[in-house]
Amino acid sequence: MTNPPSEPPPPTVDEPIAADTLPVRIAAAEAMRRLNHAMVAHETDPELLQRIAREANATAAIVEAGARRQRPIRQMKTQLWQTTPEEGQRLAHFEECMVSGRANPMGIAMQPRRQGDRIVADVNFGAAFEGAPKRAHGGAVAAVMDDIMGYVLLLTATPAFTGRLSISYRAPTPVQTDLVASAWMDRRDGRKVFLVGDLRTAEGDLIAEADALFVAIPRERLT
Ligand SMILES: CCCCCCCCCCCC(=O)SCCNC(=O)CCNC(=O)[C@H](O)C(C)(C)COP(=O)(O)OP(=O)(O)OC[C@H]1O[C@@H](n2cnc3c(N)ncnc32)[C@H](O)[C@@H]1OP(=O)(O)O
Repeated sequence: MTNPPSEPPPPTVDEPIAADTLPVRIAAAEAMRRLNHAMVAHETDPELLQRIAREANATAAIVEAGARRQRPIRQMKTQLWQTTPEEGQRLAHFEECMVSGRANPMGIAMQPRRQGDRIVADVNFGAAFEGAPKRAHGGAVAAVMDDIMGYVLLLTATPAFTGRLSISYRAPTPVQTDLVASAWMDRRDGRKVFLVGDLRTAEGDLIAEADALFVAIPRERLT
């Protein structure tokens, strides 16, 4: 008796989201983020919650039957570091990023752009990101600062991993409020890249400060 032929591995797609698919992926992710925050922030009939569970599970089963997608690492190793972002350009290291990806259905969806030597991002923590009462979760704030610092690396085409990240929480981070995060390079010492940043209200009041050490890596280490 011979073994049955093994199943071929599912096809994987190692590419950024195709341009013609991106708008619909973003629209679907936006709708799901809206629903997530709405469920946390509003009373909901049990019947409606049951319907949400039923329909979400049925939809998930259809999506899970599709070809597997893989992070677009090939693109991260190449194109991401080839061009310096232009002034004001909306940036995305990959659209599924949990902090700044527009196509991540459970992300923060921060919107970073270049402003001179800095990266500046509009951030609004939805209701589902609440930690202490009426305050965004401190870990969510740290994620925003980590991610925005990652964009500063694009300005010098320096792939690097976070080695150390320190946050000083100076004031409560309000949820459902427009905020502004910024980050820039402080100095560099060989592979060690020291970055700083802050999170402020739209009026400019300080909420949190961040400083970090990123350690530069060769692109081949992005796997
Ligand atoms: C690319 C994004 C794509 C694009 C995608 C962007 C995503 C968003 C951006 C967020 C970025 C992340 O969250 S990155 C994910 C979170 N971070 C990680 O997973 C990193 C895990 N840690 C590691 O992989 C490693 O420990 C590294 C890469 C940090 C360092 O390892 P290494 O390459 O072997 O380097 P090593 O020789 O140890 O260290 C080099 C120098 O840095 C110092 N150093 C190393 N680590 C530390 C540390 N934690 N605290 C202090 N100093 C440190 C050493 O003392 C040494 O100094 P000296 O002796 O030379 O003086």
